[in-house]
Amino acid sequence: MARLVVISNRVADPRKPAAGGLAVALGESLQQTGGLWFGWSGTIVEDGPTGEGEMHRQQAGKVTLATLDLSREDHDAYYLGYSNKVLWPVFHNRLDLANFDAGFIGGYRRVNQLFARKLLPLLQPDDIIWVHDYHLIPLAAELRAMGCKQKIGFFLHIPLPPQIILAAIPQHEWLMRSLFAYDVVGFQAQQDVQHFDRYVSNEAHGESLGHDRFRAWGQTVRASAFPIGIDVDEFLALTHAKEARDMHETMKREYSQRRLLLGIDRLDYSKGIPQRARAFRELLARYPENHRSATLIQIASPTREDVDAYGDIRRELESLCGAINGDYGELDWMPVRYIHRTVARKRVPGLCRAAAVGLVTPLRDGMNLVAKEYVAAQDPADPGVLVLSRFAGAAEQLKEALLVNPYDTHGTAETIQQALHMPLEERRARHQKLLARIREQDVHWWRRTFLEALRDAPGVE
Ligand SMILES: O=P(O)(O)OC[C@H]1O[C@H](O[C@H]2O[C@H](CO)[C@@H](O)[C@H](O)[C@H]2O)[C@H](O)[C@@H](O)[C@@H]1O
Ligand SMILES: O=c1ccn([C@@H]2O[C@H](COP(=O)(O)OP(=O)(O)O)[C@@H](O)[C@H]2O)c(=O)[nH]1
Repeated sequence: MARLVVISNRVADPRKPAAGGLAVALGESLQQTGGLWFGWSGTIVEDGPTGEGEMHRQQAGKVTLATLDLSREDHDAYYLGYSNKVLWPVFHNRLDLANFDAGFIGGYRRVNQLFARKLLPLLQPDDIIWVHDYHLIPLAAELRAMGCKQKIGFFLHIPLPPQIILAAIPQHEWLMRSLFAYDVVGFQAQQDVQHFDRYVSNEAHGESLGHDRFRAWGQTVRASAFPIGIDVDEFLALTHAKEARDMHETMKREYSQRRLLLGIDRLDYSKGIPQRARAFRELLARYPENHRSATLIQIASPTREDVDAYGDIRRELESLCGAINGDYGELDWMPVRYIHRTVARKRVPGLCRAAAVGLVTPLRDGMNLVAKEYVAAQDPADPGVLVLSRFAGAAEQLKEALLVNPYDTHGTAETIQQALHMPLEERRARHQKLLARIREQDVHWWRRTFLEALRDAPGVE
């Protein structure tokens, strides 16, 4: 069988826990198949030359990890700059937070060329290559320019915005054209495919050929939705492991008189955490019966702290949580428990199981794996209720969650109240359907269907 070569900015030892959906999902996929995982080492070399980078190799079970250091200049322009100050905000519909500094694109191209140059000698003729996410959009074009003939697939973990928003990026045409160097392009949701379709016809003057095939700039690519899933069995095993059971017991004891609401996110402006806190404050204001009872535990895992917008969101959230606790807190009850730390993955299931309501309310999100993990962790006999933003990719699949518009504070507060009062029968019925869908389209299904599509692709001459 052909070897799988995965390339992503973030690489993690698949045998160890990782925060961030991409690292978790790729680790789980590669552990099944074995193969090569190539990407950034996470190390920044302060005074190293640009466009170089020492390579590290490590064997992690069946997976070979090959990672590159980045110079400070490359890291700042490619990762902090173009990836996280241009592509991330624009792809999440936040033009107001984008910084189109002309200096970033050079670093982005340089690192993509560096990745291609360093990867090429590691490739074998019948490898199947799978590139991940917005950091590496032009990688296939760079590899093709160096003579790479293997099949190359691309998966975008974040949403593709509508054509009119995408067009704000000065290099949008170059980026979209780069996607046509792949054999298969995967998106999280049907809506992303629709946005791709509209861009191809209206902006690139290309056409849809049917059966998810698109033609533009003289090239043809398959673009389909492959919603990413979780490893349900692995997550259930974690849920029933000692750490999770201990965690669940501790939480139940500590909060025996309370109803727990839970949010677990990276502290990212796309996750809608301040909006969620405002909805919770509205719940307390409108329904005083929740005083001394409803408690919001918000885990906000630190992320991309060198990007200004992330410092701003932290200050906003901390002042909001302080105000809610100041206004509503009692000596024996604090309404918000805000934790600015990453919670170890093995503790996530126990936390989820103890919460009567899971709050997953991003303003925009590619998928959101926490939504799926919350459902998987529930006790089927007495499950909690998932309140899910209609703007998360997961909402296309998880129709039996209570869907909300996170910008609508009042509506979200009313939905949380509904969740807190949902009868057991309805909770069970919704949970059963949600769990069945999460099982059906799990992380193995995601990997299998994407790689089948890639193997079936015609390939380059
Ligand atoms: O690598 P970081 O900059 O620390 O960020 C962590 C990851 O965030 C994003 O995750 C996305 O992928 C998830 C799995 O498909 C998806 O559920 C979620 O909606 C996305 O936001 C990012 O896309 C990854 O590249 C980062 O590694
Ligand atoms: O403190 C934390 C925060 C998040 N996660 C995990 O990180 C992943 C987050 O993935 P998601 O798709 O929800 O969002 P992303 O952070 O990738 O945008 C999930 O598996 C979470 O359980 C974790 O283990 N500890």
